[in-house]
This record gives sequence, structure tokens and C-alpha cells, in this order.
Amino acid sequence: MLISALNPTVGWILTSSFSIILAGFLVPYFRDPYHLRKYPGPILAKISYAWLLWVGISGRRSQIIHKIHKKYGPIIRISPSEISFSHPAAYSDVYSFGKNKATKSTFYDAFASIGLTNVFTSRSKTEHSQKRKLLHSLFTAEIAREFSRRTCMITSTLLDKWATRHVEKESCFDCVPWISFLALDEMADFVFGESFGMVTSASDLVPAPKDMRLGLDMAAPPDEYPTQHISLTSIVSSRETYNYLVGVLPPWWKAVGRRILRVQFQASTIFSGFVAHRLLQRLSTPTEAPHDLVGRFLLKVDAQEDFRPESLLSELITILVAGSDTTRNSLIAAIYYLAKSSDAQHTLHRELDTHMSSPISDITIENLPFLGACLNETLRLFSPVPLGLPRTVPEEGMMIRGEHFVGGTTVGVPIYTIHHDEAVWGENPGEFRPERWLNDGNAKLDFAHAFKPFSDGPASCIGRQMALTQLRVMIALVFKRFEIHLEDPADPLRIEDWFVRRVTECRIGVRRRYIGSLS
Ligand code: HEM
Repeated sequence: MLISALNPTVGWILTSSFSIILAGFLVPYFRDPYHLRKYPGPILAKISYAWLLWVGISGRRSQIIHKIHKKYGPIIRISPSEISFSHPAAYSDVYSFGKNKATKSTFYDAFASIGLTNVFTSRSKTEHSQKRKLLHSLFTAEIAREFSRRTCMITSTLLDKWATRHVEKESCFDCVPWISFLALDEMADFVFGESFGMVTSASDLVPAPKDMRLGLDMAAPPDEYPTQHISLTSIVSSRETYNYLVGVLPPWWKAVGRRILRVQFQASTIFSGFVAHRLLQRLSTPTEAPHDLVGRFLLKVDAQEDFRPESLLSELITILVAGSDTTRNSLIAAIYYLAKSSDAQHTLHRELDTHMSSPISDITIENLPFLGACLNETLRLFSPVPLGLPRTVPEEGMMIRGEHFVGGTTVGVPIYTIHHDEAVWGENPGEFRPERWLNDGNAKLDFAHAFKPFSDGPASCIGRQMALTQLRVMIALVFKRFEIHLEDPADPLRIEDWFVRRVTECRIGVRRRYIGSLS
């Protein structure tokens, strides 16, 4: 009003701009192309993608969506085109195998590295199942068991370092960087047959090509171009932040997001160049009986003429991150919960002392009930991948929880929310209670329908066996060797929510229980 009175032209421009912007939000809302107007949700979420973006940026998406479900009910609208379901029964409707099931949404496009799709980013069902078939035999339970010996070795090196640096000095420390080194080293060993050496050097600085375009040139000899040292853990974190935030944006805003998040986008290129460099080094040292993923992959595709190293590179970029980020944060969470609950830690100590042999045997580790219960409870309570993995309803539409959704609608069931459902887990789903997983002989435990840390169906986690074996071994080794306490028992676990929940700090103290290393 004031501006109009002062200058009618400025006032007119402002009023018109405001009306156009408002119409831009309200016209799609009233046109309702996805027939979602009847579903409740925050008003801003119904008319604009800004709400979901804000929730993403806040780093608290899982808690906010969980709260919104409590407020508005089991089926809510979280963006103009997206619906979230909180009932565990919706999980199989959305994600299980089936003819007319939903496919991955455009959210996954942001995760495509070097311009090529991989098993994680393929949205076409046919392409996804081809890629999945090719990788399937590289992730068997047998391979996971074999790899557990390497996990033992690398973990024991880390625990030796803790013993000399922190037990002797009785000092508390942040275990996050250490466990980041451990998880990345293990994944490097699994993929390339050799760790990045981060645990040994107690540093995340690794050599990468100075010019990433050269690194990505699969024809360039890897040892002939100049390198620089990069901080691998910060590069991986920046890359994940970028992928997640650009992923949340609607397709026509993704280009803008890429410009705004230039620095994080660069991290993505640097990481791709680094992995390409490692892959080229690995390809230049052939082995006859390979025990790494690259070697096994090459044996498989040997007969195929159309093999391109770039397509293997694209898979490796994803596997290295998917396999390290998830296990790293899960292990830190397990350490935190056990350090906080002295009863649970003592029960675990007793079980490990009674049954765990040295050298560590895979079979004993697999059959330790309390260890298994601690791991399940961590994966439930922490929920390493917390969000409703976004799926697009196929053209012909689909039924979810008895409701029909039209083609193009995005749907998801937040894993964090079903992991905290009071109807399944009881009154205090926010508590760490490993006992809930132990059958006392009376109750029949039936949590499978509401326990989905690795998701379900054709795109569920391919590394599930690997992750479970690795985590069991690492938790067992850590607690066989040390008694762990939190520096400040009142400290909450500091978490940021991205695609994978990220622990930002966890300060602990360690006391020796066992002299020598178990490897
Ligand atoms: C605690 C550890 C882990 C958790 C909680 C976890 C969780 C998940 C989840 C929920 C998905 C589905 C994602 C989606 O549909 O968008 C997934 C997919 C995937 N995970 Fe894991 N993961 C873990 C460890 C691993 C490991 C160790 C590897 C590899 C070594 C791995 C490799 C993958 C790959 C390649 C996919 C894509 C599969 C596909 O789309 O077909 N993950 N993971």
C-alpha cells in the first residue's frame, strides 16, 4: 500500500509479480493433476516443493516426517506430487516384487556419476535388473564370510591404535574420524583388494589426480599425471549432501540446485576422478585368482565384448559410498548405544567372553544371540537409511493401502517411521532395548514386516549380507577388547539426516579388557 502510494508503477509491478507467483502455486494445487488434494499435510507442502527442501536442509527429515505423521495421520502429502505412508503394511505395496510396481523416482538422477547410470540410479526396471544380475554373484554370503577375515585384520589395526593412543593416556576422543577411516579402508579392500591405508596412517589424506578430467580419462596411464592429496572423508560427505539436496528438488529446479551447490558438485567430480584413478591402477595389475570385487567382476565379463571400464567405474563410485557410509554410521551408533547402556554392554561382554574364540570364527559370530540383538536394535533405532525411498507410480496407477494413486505420483514409506511405530515396538520405541529381539519362549517375534533397514524387493540392499557380517565382526572385536564409556553420558547422539544418517561427533573413552589382538 505504502509503495503503491509512493510510486504507482512500482506498486503495480510488485502486485502483479506477487499475483503471478501466487497463481504459480495455487493453479497446480487446484488443477490437482495427481488427485492428492484430499490428503492432509502441511499447507506449504501441498502447494510447493520448498517445504520438503527445507526439511531436507534442516538435517532432521526423519524426525520431522515422523512428527507430521503423528499429527496428520498414516497417509500424508509431503510435496505437491509426493505421498508418505506410515503404516508398515504399505511397505510391501510400494517396494516388493510385482508386475506393476513403482519404479525409482527422479530423485535418483542426482546420484548418477560421470553421466552414466548404475544399479542404484537406474530408473528403468529392465536396465536395473540387468545391472543387478551382473553384480548379484559378487555379493554372496560366501564372499561376505571370506571378506570377514580382512575386516578382522583392519579392525584389529584400528583397535591397536586406540590401545596405544587412548587407553594408555586415558584420554577421551571422537571416534567418528577413526571409524570413517575404518569403513572406507574396508570398502577399498573389498573393491580393489587393497585398503586406502587410512587406518594405518591415521589420516584421510589420499592421492588423487590433480586434473580430474585426466583421472576420468580411462585411456590415460594412471601413474603419469600429477596428483594432489585430498581429504577423502570431507569429499564423500560433501558429495552426499549435494546428491541428496539436488535429488529432493523437482526436475526443473535441479539445474539451479547444481549452480548453487557448486562446491559440493565439485566434490562429486573429485571423488569420481579419485575412484577412476584407483580403478586404472587396479586394472594395470592383473591377478589370476582375484579376491576383490574388480577382479571377480572382470572374470565375469571377460566373455562380453561390449565391456566398458566406465560402466564398472560408475558402479564402483556408488558401491564405495553405499558400502562405507552406512556401515560407518551404524557402527558408531552401536558403540554409542552400548556405551550409554552399561547393562547391555555387560551382557554383551559376558556373551563374547563365553563364546568368542581366537582367532575369531565366522560361525561363532553368526550365532551369538545378544550380539545379533544389539545389531538389529541399532539398525532399528538409528535407521541408517531413514527416508521414504521415493518411488514413482507407473502410468496405469496403483493401489496402496486400499487407495488408488495415479501414474507419476511419488510415494514412499519412511523407514525411520516404521522403525519407531509404537503399535509394533511398544511404548518406548526411542529406547535401545536389545532384549526385544530375544525370544523368551512365549512371544512369537514378528518384526519382519516393520524392520526394513535394507529396504525390500528388487532394489533392496545388495550388500546386506556383507554389511551384517562386517558389523557383527567389528562390534564383537571392539567390545571383546574394550569397555567403552561416553565422555559425557548426557550427550545425545549427534546426527544429521541425509540419504544416510550421519553421526557428526561421538566422544568416548576406552578401557582395555583383553590383552593382545583377536585376528
Ligand atoms: C548397515 C549397512 C547398510 C544399510 C543400512 C544399507 C541400506 C540400503 C538400502 C535401504 C538400500 C535401498 C536404497 C534405495 O532403494 O534407494 C540399499 C541399496 C544398496 N546398497 Fe546398501 N546398505 C548397507 C550396506 C551396504 C554395503 C556394505 C554395500 C556394498 C558393499 C551396499 C550397497 C548397496 C547398493 C549397490 C545398493 C543399490 C541396490 C539396488 O538399487 O539394486 N550397501 N542399501
